[in-house]
Amino acid sequence: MGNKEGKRILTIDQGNTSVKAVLWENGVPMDWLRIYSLNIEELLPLLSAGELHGCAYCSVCHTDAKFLETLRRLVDGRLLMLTPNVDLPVRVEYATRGSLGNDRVAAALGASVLIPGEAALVVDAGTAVTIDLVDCEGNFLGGNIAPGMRLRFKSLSYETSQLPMVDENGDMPEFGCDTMSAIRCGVVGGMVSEIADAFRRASELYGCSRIVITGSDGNVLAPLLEKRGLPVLMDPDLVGRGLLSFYEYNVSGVSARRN
Ligand SMILES: Nc1ncnc2c1ncn2[C@@H]1O[C@H](COP(=O)(O)OP(=O)(O)O)[C@@H](O)[C@H]1O
Ligand SMILES: CC(C)(COP(=O)(O)O)[C@@H](O)C(=O)NCCC(=O)O
Ligand SMILES: [K+]
Repeated sequence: MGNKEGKRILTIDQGNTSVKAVLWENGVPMDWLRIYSLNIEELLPLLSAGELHGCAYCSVCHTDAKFLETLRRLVDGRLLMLTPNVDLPVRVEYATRGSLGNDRVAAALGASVLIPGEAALVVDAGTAVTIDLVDCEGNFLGGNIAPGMRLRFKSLSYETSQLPMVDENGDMPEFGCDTMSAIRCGVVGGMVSEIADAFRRASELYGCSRIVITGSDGNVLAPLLEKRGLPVLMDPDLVGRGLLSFYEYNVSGVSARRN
């Protein structure tokens, strides 16, 4: 099946909180699901949309071998897993490639597809927030890991006697005026400042020209970063986009490789 004839590829990104599955057709996201456990039944809406060319998968948690075997059969063996040993079209500069989250690699690849030729600061605001450097050739240069938004709210409430569990929904003044807004602004405003400062340094040191942001909390952070005048590109499917590019690279390449 050629790309122009409607080639459908499923990408699955298994994070610590949720699984993001995207159905791509000719490089365009046609449908998606966010689910909290990975099984074939939950994926049926995407699996039953028509014949799949294949699937690309990455995970930062335990992987269910039985699930993967079933999925592999469904796509006639064309299941590619992004692991530390695969071929990539970019370099990964990290001293411990074996322990690097493959979602970070996929997000970096996604950014290099989204804004080719531009160095970027790639932010994935999920359970943890990762802030990574990608150079203008798409190479992964490293980055930082910090607690994600919910983790911050949770830790304040769990580790203190007086602080309630708060979330991002509500007033967001520059400085808090009651307990709820003080926590909300401390957590969310703190994350915005963290990313803004990392971007300032990444621009000075690595010529990064854009913040590419993804993850479930990306939609909260992106407008606030924009409000500070920063060049932000929000892509909820960034990791999937990277997985798709990894799939195309390996399957269309001369030395197609399966895992
Ligand atoms: N039902 C939910 N349970 C947990 N977190 C949620 C939920 N809905 C939204 N979130 C937000 O999603 C974030 C986790 O993002 P997600 O993209 O699912 O992470 P991961 O990629 O680590 O699985 C949390 O910080 C939280 O703010
Ligand atoms: C940093 C992460 C926990 C982020 O995962 P997520 O929040 O998306 O579930 C994950 O990329 C991971 O487990 N990384 C391993 C350590 C590393 O990247 O160096
Ligand atoms: K993340």
